Amino acid sequence: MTADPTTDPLAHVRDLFDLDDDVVYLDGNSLGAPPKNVAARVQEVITHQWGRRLIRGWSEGWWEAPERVGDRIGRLIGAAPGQVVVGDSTSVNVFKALMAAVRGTDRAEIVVDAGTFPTDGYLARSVAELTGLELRPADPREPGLSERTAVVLLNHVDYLTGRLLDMAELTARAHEVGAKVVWDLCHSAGVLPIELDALGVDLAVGCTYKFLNGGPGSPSFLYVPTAAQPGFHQPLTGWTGHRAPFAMAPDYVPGPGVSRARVGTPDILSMLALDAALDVWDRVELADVRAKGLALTAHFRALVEDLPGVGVLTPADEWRGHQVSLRHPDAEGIMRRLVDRQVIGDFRPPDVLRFGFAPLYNSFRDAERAAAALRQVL
Ligand SMILES: Cc1ncc(COP(=O)(O)O)c(C=O)c1O
Ligand SMILES: Nc1c(O)cccc1C(=O)C[C@H](N)C(=O)O
Repeated sequence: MTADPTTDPLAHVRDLFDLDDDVVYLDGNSLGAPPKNVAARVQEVITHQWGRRLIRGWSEGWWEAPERVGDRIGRLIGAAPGQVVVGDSTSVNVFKALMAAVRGTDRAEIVVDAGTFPTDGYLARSVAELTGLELRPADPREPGLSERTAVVLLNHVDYLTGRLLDMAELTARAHEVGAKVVWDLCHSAGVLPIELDALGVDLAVGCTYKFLNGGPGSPSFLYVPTAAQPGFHQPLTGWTGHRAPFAMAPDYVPGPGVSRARVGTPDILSMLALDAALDVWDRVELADVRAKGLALTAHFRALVEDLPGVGVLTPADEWRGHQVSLRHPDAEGIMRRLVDRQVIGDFRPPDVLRFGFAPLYNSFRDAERAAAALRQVL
């Protein structure tokens, strides 16, 4: 795909989003923009489902929403039905996944990407402390896995640089030494082609408030493949993961299938806002989304890479997600001035400017307006 908007097969999709035309929003990798249908759906859920049906709502679709919405996300990440459940935060799901992955292991170490988004690193450390395993931060491309490794936690796309890891190769490398792999898909779900089933991935987690546009704090998802489900024993044995939650039995027996990854009462308002947001994906091809993400980021990069004092952190080749990260000693001040000019990206310490490109609603014109503003500010 070129930067010519007339050849952009997704140009019309922007109309499905509630965005101000004078704002260039390049932070959808942190908080996605609202699809227009979400407000009406949430209103309907409050007024008609909650308001009129009251407690009956639970038996009229709410209870099964975590698995039903999970299946919709499964279609975007190469997971057949019955393997994805939505609920809790990504942080909580990282904890559940890692604890389940190391349970009963006779291996010695957990490996984590040394530059990971902090919550993943903090939780990997907690799991190591709770289980007595060692935590070894490593270069994710050369993690040095061995027969000592119980599990490796990797980010598909790095939050800071936008670097994309080779999921096929790294999953195969973990499996060669008998280690498990947990993938964090926060920065790739919904915008990159992902084939969890085909690659035999052990477990995966991800956010829904970024490129999936579920709204602030929308619940996370957790993938547990069918074959691994009977052996998946997660530590947070809440009643909604029980085989018979309404039996109110004194002892915990995990539910069948992926439901055993549930913990407590699902957040229905957020869950159904996410459900509505996912409708957009029924109208687009993931291959077009990926192609546009690459084209948008290439276009922006070409416009800014020679600006004075700027270094580009994001890989120039196709091993990148849908953001361009720039390094500049005054990154924080520059981003503040860009936001004053209605160009919204974000700053990450110590010196990184991040510009996220959401192919569903960002245009090539957005890239040009952002680059022009950056040139002015510099
Ligand atoms: C890679 C990654 N993992 C996890 C999270 C966050 O997890 P939580 O939704 O629990 O705040 C983020 C962003 O906040 C992230 O970028
Ligand atoms: N989860 C966030 C939040 O609750 C507030 C502000 C930002 C975030 C983010 O998602 C940060 C994001 N994961 C990042 O890549 O930096």
